Amino acid sequence: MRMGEMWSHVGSTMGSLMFIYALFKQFFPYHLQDYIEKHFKKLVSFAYPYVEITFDEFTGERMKRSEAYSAIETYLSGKSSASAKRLKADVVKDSQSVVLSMDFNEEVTDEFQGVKVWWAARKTPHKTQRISWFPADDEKKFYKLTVHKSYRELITESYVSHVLKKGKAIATKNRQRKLYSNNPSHNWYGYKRTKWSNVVFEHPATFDTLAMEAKKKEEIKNDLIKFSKGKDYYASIGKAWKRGYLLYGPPGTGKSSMIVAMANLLDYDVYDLELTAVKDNSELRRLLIDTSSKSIVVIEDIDCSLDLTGQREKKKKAKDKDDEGMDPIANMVNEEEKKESKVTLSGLLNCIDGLWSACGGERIIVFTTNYVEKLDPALIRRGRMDVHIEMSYCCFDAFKVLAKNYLKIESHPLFEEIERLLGETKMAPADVAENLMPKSDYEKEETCFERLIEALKTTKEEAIKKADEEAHAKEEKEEKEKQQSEKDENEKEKSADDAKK
Ligand SMILES: Nc1ncnc2c1ncn2[C@@H]1O[C@H](COP(=O)(O)OP(=O)(O)OP(=O)(O)O)[C@@H](O)[C@H]1O
Ligand SMILES: [Mg+2]
Repeated sequence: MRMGEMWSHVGSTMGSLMFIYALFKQFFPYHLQDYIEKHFKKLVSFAYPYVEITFDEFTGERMKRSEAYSAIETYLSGKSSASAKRLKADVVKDSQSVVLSMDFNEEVTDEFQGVKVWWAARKTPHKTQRISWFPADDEKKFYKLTVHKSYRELITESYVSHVLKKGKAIATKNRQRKLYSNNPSHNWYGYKRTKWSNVVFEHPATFDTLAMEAKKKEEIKNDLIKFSKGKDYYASIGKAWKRGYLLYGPPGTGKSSMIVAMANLLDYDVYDLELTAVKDNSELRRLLIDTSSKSIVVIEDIDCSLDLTGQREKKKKAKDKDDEGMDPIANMVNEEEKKESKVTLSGLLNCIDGLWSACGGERIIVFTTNYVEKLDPALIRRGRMDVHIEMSYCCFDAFKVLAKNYLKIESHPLFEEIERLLGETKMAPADVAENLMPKSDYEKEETCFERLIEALKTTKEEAIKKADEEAHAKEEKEEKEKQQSEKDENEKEKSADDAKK
């Protein structure tokens, strides 16, 4: 029998003795009860000179999974694979590596500054009998740490924080990053403690593959890295450790790709927040609180999400009018629909500034939009959206990145013409990339460049044609307005003359 197991048995025997003592306490003479209890406890603590600390899996009123439990689990996985006999296996990171952790009722020993400690994984049997795929609600899992009472201070003050820190560091290295979504259609399994559903986040876009002006790209990268290392700095200036980015620009200019590149650079999770699927402001708050640190919360096409709220209001008013005279059952259903409140701009702002700031650190929030001018200035003021990044049409710098990515080519005689054409016309990187992509295994890079040149020329011609048409339409409109005002003037004069007569 191992040391930990032995002491664990001794511990439980002592526990039973205390229980028996409590039962028989009433039979002792009243004036002796305190005296006996004091000495009995002394005896127990002399016979069992150890302290036990437990770490439950779920804590708090909201029964959140305890970060300490997860960190201990990860920390012990390294220790236990060498000594525990029964291990649980879990596959992480692209199914390439297996992480082993100790199974329940197993024990491992650890040493810290020459002091020996014992860890045991335990689970309480659940009281209710039921058949389910999911863990029973009353099943309690916990880790128990046992250490000699003379090292109590060292363990509570230094060892536990050492374990948590190490565990978190290992978890960050091993973890499979996730893409979370609040879209109800993705919540395919009913049992949930949170409204987010997740899938594994694997996307190859990085800052290296992102086509944009080299200087701007470097600035953004540096800003992100500075943020991720800025824990102490943010604490010293009294600001919540979060940063807002607004990405704006026409479709296909790489806004979504930039978010992926950010997540890949910092090794963060991504929370794709679909505002139109959020019922109301309090649900939005709950969702944001449920995000973990080291994450990017993304609200794509923010202008549409907020517009939609406006649209809904208008629709609702129209509906209210139509409802008059409807049958009672249809009216009841309708009343239910009307009760649904929606996310409002002020609710969103409150979440970003208020509670959002308070719930932990190391979070980035990104808004994207195609129409920055449509956004309410309150939403994008500095402090909320700290960095505004314009994703623009493809420039020559961006083209060179795409040529290198798609064709592995850094220079070519056709580059000069492409540079000139890119300067004269507007084409999104997505379209440039599509033209550069070889259509078969045998297609030469020259053909791809020629296709791009053709596409650029066509776009340029179309743009000129469109501009001509617009100018023509404007002239026609002005001419019509002029004719109309002349006609009005003549008619006025005529009626004045008639009146004189
Ligand atoms: N700057 C870029 N660098 C590299 N690839 C790009 C870039 N912009 C677009 N692409 C390519 O075009 C595709 C579409 O780009 P992306 O989804 O990032 O555009 P977007 O700006 O988010 O567009 P939208 O406004 O329509 O959401 C990407 O999958 C990517 O392959
Ligand atoms: Mg996008």
